[in-house]
Amino acid sequence: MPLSSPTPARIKMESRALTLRYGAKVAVRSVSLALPEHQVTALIGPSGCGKSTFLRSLNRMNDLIPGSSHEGTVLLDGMSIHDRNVDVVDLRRRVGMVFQKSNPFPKSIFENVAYGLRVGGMKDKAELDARVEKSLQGAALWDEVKDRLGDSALGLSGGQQQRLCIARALAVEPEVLLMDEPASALDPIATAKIEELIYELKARYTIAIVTHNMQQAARVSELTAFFYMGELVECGPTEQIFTNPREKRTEDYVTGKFG
Ligand SMILES: Nc1ncnc2c1ncn2[C@@H]1O[C@H](COP(=O)(O)OP(=O)(O)OP(=O)(O)O)[C@@H](O)[C@H]1O
Repeated sequence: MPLSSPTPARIKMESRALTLRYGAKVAVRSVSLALPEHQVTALIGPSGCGKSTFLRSLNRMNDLIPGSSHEGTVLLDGMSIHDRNVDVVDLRRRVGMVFQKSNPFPKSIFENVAYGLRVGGMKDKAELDARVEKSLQGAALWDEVKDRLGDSALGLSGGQQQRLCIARALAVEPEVLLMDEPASALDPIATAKIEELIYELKARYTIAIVTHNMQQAARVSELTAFFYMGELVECGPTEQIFTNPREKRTEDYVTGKFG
Protein backbone atom coordinates (compact mmCIF):
# COMPACT_ATOMS: atom_id res chain seq x y z
CA MET A 1 0.00 0.00 0.00
CA PRO A 2 1.61 3.31 -1.02
CA LEU A 3 1.65 6.27 1.35
CA SER A 4 -1.42 8.35 0.65
CA SER A 5 -1.23 12.10 0.54
CA PRO A 6 -3.58 13.61 -2.01
CA THR A 7 -2.64 17.22 -1.24
CA PRO A 8 0.81 18.76 -0.95
CA ALA A 9 0.24 19.35 2.80
CA ARG A 10 3.22 18.67 5.01
CA ILE A 11 3.16 15.24 6.62
CA LYS A 12 3.06 15.60 10.40
CA MET A 13 3.02 11.92 11.32
CA GLU A 14 3.24 8.69 9.43
CA SER A 15 3.48 4.99 9.92
CA ARG A 16 5.62 2.88 7.63
CA ALA A 17 4.95 -0.84 7.34
CA LEU A 18 3.67 -0.83 10.91
CA THR A 19 2.66 -4.20 12.30
CA LEU A 20 1.20 -4.43 15.80
CA ARG A 21 0.76 -7.59 17.81
CA TYR A 22 -0.82 -8.70 21.06
CA GLY A 23 1.30 -11.72 21.92
CA ALA A 24 1.38 -13.77 18.72
CA LYS A 25 -1.84 -12.26 17.37
CA VAL A 26 -1.43 -9.67 14.64
CA ALA A 27 -3.88 -6.79 15.20
CA VAL A 28 -2.49 -4.41 12.54
CA ARG A 29 -0.54 -5.64 9.51
CA SER A 30 2.04 -3.55 7.68
CA VAL A 31 0.13 -0.27 7.66
CA SER A 32 1.67 2.75 5.94
CA LEU A 33 -0.42 5.83 6.52
CA ALA A 34 0.43 9.53 6.50
CA LEU A 35 -1.35 12.21 8.55
CA PRO A 36 -1.09 15.58 6.79
CA GLU A 37 -0.57 18.56 9.06
CA HIS A 38 -3.68 20.52 10.07
CA GLN A 39 -6.02 18.01 8.52
CA VAL A 40 -8.41 15.49 10.00
CA THR A 41 -7.87 11.86 9.04
CA ALA A 42 -10.75 9.53 9.88
CA LEU A 43 -10.06 5.84 10.56
CA ILE A 44 -13.07 3.69 9.73
CA GLY A 45 -13.78 -0.03 9.50
CA PRO A 46 -15.70 -2.82 11.19
CA SER A 47 -15.29 -3.69 14.83
CA GLY A 48 -11.99 -5.40 15.64
CA CYS A 49 -10.20 -4.30 12.45
CA GLY A 50 -7.40 -2.60 14.40
CA LYS A 51 -8.36 1.09 14.29
CA SER A 52 -7.90 1.75 18.01
CA THR A 53 -4.74 -0.34 18.16
CA PHE A 54 -3.28 1.68 15.30
CA LEU A 55 -4.35 4.98 16.89
CA ARG A 56 -2.87 4.06 20.28
CA SER A 57 0.42 3.11 18.68
CA LEU A 58 0.90 6.70 17.45
CA ASN A 59 1.74 7.93 20.95
CA ARG A 60 2.98 4.56 22.22
CA MET A 61 -0.03 4.00 24.46
CA ASN A 62 0.13 0.38 23.30
CA ASP A 63 3.43 0.03 25.13
CA LEU A 64 1.33 -0.06 28.30
CA ILE A 65 -0.40 -3.30 27.25
CA PRO A 66 1.58 -6.37 28.37
CA GLY A 67 2.58 -8.58 25.44
CA SER A 68 2.11 -5.90 22.81
CA SER A 69 4.86 -5.41 20.25
CA HIS A 70 5.50 -3.61 16.99
CA GLU A 71 7.50 -3.84 13.79
CA GLY A 72 7.97 -0.98 11.38
CA THR A 73 8.25 2.72 12.01
CA VAL A 74 6.20 5.68 13.19
CA LEU A 75 7.58 9.10 12.35
CA LEU A 76 6.66 12.40 13.98
CA ASP A 77 8.11 15.33 12.04
CA GLY A 78 10.32 12.78 10.32
CA MET A 79 11.79 11.36 13.56
CA SER A 80 11.06 7.85 14.81
CA ILE A 81 8.94 7.81 17.96
CA HIS A 82 10.68 4.58 18.95
CA ASP A 83 14.20 6.01 18.96
CA ARG A 84 16.07 5.30 22.13
CA ASN A 85 16.39 8.97 22.98
CA VAL A 86 12.64 9.65 22.73
CA ASP A 87 11.09 10.57 26.06
CA VAL A 88 7.66 8.88 26.06
CA VAL A 89 6.18 11.49 28.41
CA ASP A 90 7.22 14.22 25.98
CA LEU A 91 5.87 12.19 23.03
CA ARG A 92 2.48 11.92 24.76
CA ARG A 93 2.51 15.64 25.44
CA ARG A 94 3.08 16.29 21.74
CA VAL A 95 0.61 13.62 20.64
CA GLY A 96 -2.42 13.91 22.93
CA MET A 97 -5.34 11.54 23.18
CA VAL A 98 -9.07 11.76 23.82
CA PHE A 99 -10.92 8.54 24.56
CA GLN A 100 -14.37 7.20 23.79
CA LYS A 101 -15.64 7.53 27.34
CA SER A 102 -14.90 10.88 28.90
CA ASN A 103 -12.69 10.20 31.89
CA PRO A 104 -12.46 13.34 34.04
CA PHE A 105 -10.62 13.00 37.33
CA PRO A 106 -12.76 13.35 40.48
CA LYS A 107 -11.41 16.86 40.91
CA SER A 108 -12.60 20.37 40.11
CA ILE A 109 -13.03 21.55 36.54
CA PHE A 110 -9.98 23.79 36.98
CA GLU A 111 -7.78 21.02 38.38
CA ASN A 112 -8.72 18.64 35.58
CA VAL A 113 -7.34 21.05 33.01
CA ALA A 114 -4.39 22.15 35.16
CA TYR A 115 -3.37 18.56 35.94
CA GLY A 116 -0.90 18.00 33.10
CA LEU A 117 0.53 21.48 33.59
CA ARG A 118 1.19 20.86 37.27
CA VAL A 119 2.76 17.48 36.45
CA GLY A 120 4.94 19.33 33.95
CA GLY A 121 6.10 21.64 36.75
CA MET A 122 4.01 24.77 36.16
CA LYS A 123 3.42 26.47 39.53
CA ASP A 124 2.75 30.12 38.82
CA LYS A 125 -0.92 30.83 39.57
CA ALA A 126 -1.38 33.49 36.88
CA GLU A 127 0.24 31.27 34.29
CA LEU A 128 -1.94 28.32 35.28
CA ASP A 129 -5.08 30.48 35.24
CA ALA A 130 -4.27 31.79 31.78
CA ARG A 131 -3.51 28.35 30.35
CA VAL A 132 -6.65 26.78 31.86
CA GLU A 133 -8.81 29.56 30.40
CA LYS A 134 -7.14 29.26 26.98
CA SER A 135 -7.63 25.48 26.96
CA LEU A 136 -11.29 25.72 27.99
CA GLN A 137 -11.80 28.38 25.31
CA GLY A 138 -10.10 26.11 22.80
CA ALA A 139 -12.46 23.28 23.74
CA ALA A 140 -15.51 25.57 23.44
CA LEU A 141 -16.38 25.05 27.11
CA TRP A 142 -15.22 28.26 28.79
CA ASP A 143 -18.53 30.16 28.63
CA GLU A 144 -20.38 27.23 30.19
CA VAL A 145 -18.01 26.73 33.14
CA LYS A 146 -16.20 30.01 33.79
CA ASP A 147 -18.34 30.77 36.86
CA ARG A 148 -17.89 27.35 38.43
CA LEU A 149 -14.29 26.33 37.85
CA GLY A 150 -14.08 25.07 41.44
CA ASP A 151 -17.02 22.67 41.04
CA SER A 152 -16.47 18.96 40.54
CA ALA A 153 -15.95 17.91 36.93
CA LEU A 154 -18.21 14.96 37.60
CA GLY A 155 -21.21 17.33 37.79
CA LEU A 156 -20.87 18.25 34.10
CA SER A 157 -23.03 16.69 31.39
CA GLY A 158 -21.53 13.93 29.23
CA GLY A 159 -20.88 16.32 26.36
CA GLN A 160 -19.30 18.87 28.68
CA GLN A 161 -17.13 16.18 30.27
CA GLN A 162 -15.88 15.17 26.84
CA ARG A 163 -15.04 18.78 25.98
CA LEU A 164 -13.30 19.03 29.37
CA CYS A 165 -11.17 16.03 28.41
CA ILE A 166 -10.36 17.79 25.13
CA ALA A 167 -9.41 20.92 27.14
CA ARG A 168 -7.19 18.74 29.34
CA ALA A 169 -5.51 17.35 26.24
CA LEU A 170 -5.07 20.87 24.78
CA ALA A 171 -3.61 22.33 27.99
CA VAL A 172 -0.17 20.82 27.42
CA GLU A 173 -0.12 22.28 23.89
CA PRO A 174 0.01 19.12 21.78
CA GLU A 175 0.71 19.08 18.06
CA VAL A 176 -1.35 16.01 17.19
CA LEU A 177 -4.68 14.94 18.68
CA LEU A 178 -5.76 11.31 18.58
CA MET A 179 -9.48 10.84 19.15
CA ASP A 180 -10.95 7.39 19.70
CA GLU A 181 -14.69 7.62 19.00
CA PRO A 182 -14.92 10.86 20.98
CA ALA A 183 -18.65 11.32 20.39
CA SER A 184 -19.97 7.77 20.43
CA ALA A 185 -21.42 8.08 23.95
CA LEU A 186 -23.07 11.46 23.29
CA ASP A 187 -26.49 12.62 22.14
CA PRO A 188 -26.84 14.31 18.72
CA ILE A 189 -26.57 17.86 20.08
CA ALA A 190 -23.42 17.14 22.10
CA THR A 191 -22.05 15.22 19.10
CA ALA A 192 -22.64 18.22 16.83
CA LYS A 193 -20.69 20.40 19.28
CA ILE A 194 -17.75 17.99 19.28
CA GLU A 195 -17.80 17.89 15.49
CA GLU A 196 -17.82 21.70 15.26
CA LEU A 197 -14.96 21.74 17.71
CA ILE A 198 -12.93 19.25 15.66
CA TYR A 199 -13.45 21.49 12.65
CA GLU A 200 -12.05 24.47 14.58
CA LEU A 201 -9.20 22.52 16.16
CA LYS A 202 -7.68 21.39 12.90
CA ALA A 203 -6.47 24.94 12.22
CA ARG A 204 -3.94 24.35 14.99
CA TYR A 205 -3.60 20.59 15.35
CA THR A 206 -3.23 17.51 13.22
CA ILE A 207 -6.07 15.14 14.06
CA ALA A 208 -6.72 11.43 13.65
CA ILE A 209 -10.18 10.24 14.66
CA VAL A 210 -11.57 6.72 14.93
CA THR A 211 -15.27 6.68 14.25
CA HIS A 212 -17.97 4.13 13.57
CA ASN A 213 -20.21 6.85 12.31
CA MET A 214 -19.73 7.28 8.60
CA GLN A 215 -21.67 10.52 8.41
CA GLN A 216 -19.35 11.83 11.06
CA ALA A 217 -16.28 10.80 9.09
CA ALA A 218 -17.78 12.48 6.02
CA ARG A 219 -18.52 15.68 7.98
CA VAL A 220 -15.26 16.18 9.84
CA SER A 221 -12.41 14.67 7.84
CA GLU A 222 -10.36 15.53 4.79
CA LEU A 223 -8.95 12.02 4.50
CA THR A 224 -10.48 8.66 5.31
CA ALA A 225 -8.58 5.44 5.89
CA PHE A 226 -10.53 2.20 5.66
CA PHE A 227 -9.21 -0.66 7.79
CA TYR A 228 -10.31 -4.26 7.38
CA MET A 229 -9.03 -7.23 9.36
CA GLY A 230 -5.92 -5.39 10.51
CA GLU A 231 -5.01 -4.06 7.07
CA LEU A 232 -5.32 -0.63 5.59
CA VAL A 233 -7.41 -1.29 2.49
CA GLU A 234 -7.22 2.25 1.17
CA CYS A 235 -6.85 5.84 2.20
CA GLY A 236 -7.89 8.84 0.17
CA PRO A 237 -9.83 12.09 0.16
CA THR A 238 -12.97 11.50 2.22
CA GLU A 239 -15.32 12.38 -0.61
CA GLN A 240 -13.63 9.90 -2.91
CA ILE A 241 -13.72 7.10 -0.32
CA PHE A 242 -17.45 7.62 0.14
CA THR A 243 -18.44 8.14 -3.47
CA ASN A 244 -15.85 6.43 -5.62
CA PRO A 245 -13.56 4.10 -3.65
CA ARG A 246 -10.93 2.11 -5.49
CA GLU A 247 -11.56 -1.14 -3.62
CA LYS A 248 -14.68 -3.28 -3.60
CA ARG A 249 -14.33 -3.96 0.15
CA THR A 250 -14.38 -0.22 0.84
CA GLU A 251 -17.45 0.25 -1.31
CA ASP A 252 -19.25 -2.62 0.42
CA TYR A 253 -18.45 -1.15 3.83
CA VAL A 254 -19.35 2.47 3.11
CA THR A 255 -22.59 1.44 1.43
CA GLY A 256 -23.54 -0.59 4.48
CA LYS A 257 -23.25 -4.09 2.97
CA PHE A 258 -21.35 -5.21 6.06
CA GLY A 259 -19.98 -3.74 9.23
N1 LIG B 1 -5.42 -5.46 24.96
C1 LIG B 1 -5.60 -6.37 24.02
N2 LIG B 1 -5.12 -7.63 24.17
C2 LIG B 1 -5.28 -8.57 23.20
N3 LIG B 1 -5.93 -8.34 22.04
C3 LIG B 1 -6.43 -7.12 21.83
C4 LIG B 1 -6.31 -6.07 22.80
N4 LIG B 1 -6.92 -4.95 22.31
C5 LIG B 1 -7.40 -5.31 21.10
N5 LIG B 1 -7.12 -6.59 20.81
C6 LIG B 1 -7.46 -7.33 19.56
O1 LIG B 1 -6.85 -6.66 18.47
C7 LIG B 1 -7.74 -6.60 17.35
C8 LIG B 1 -7.96 -5.15 16.98
O2 LIG B 1 -8.68 -4.50 18.04
P1 LIG B 1 -8.97 -2.94 18.05
O3 LIG B 1 -9.62 -2.60 19.35
O4 LIG B 1 -7.77 -2.21 17.65
O5 LIG B 1 -10.04 -2.82 16.85
P2 LIG B 1 -11.05 -1.67 16.52
O6 LIG B 1 -11.14 -1.64 15.03
O7 LIG B 1 -10.67 -0.41 17.19
O8 LIG B 1 -12.41 -2.22 17.12
P3 LIG B 1 -13.66 -1.44 17.71
O9 LIG B 1 -14.19 -0.65 16.57
O10 LIG B 1 -14.59 -2.55 18.13
O11 LIG B 1 -13.17 -0.60 18.85
C9 LIG B 1 -9.03 -7.32 17.79
O12 LIG B 1 -8.95 -8.64 17.33
C10 LIG B 1 -8.96 -7.26 19.29
O13 LIG B 1 -9.61 -8.36 19.85
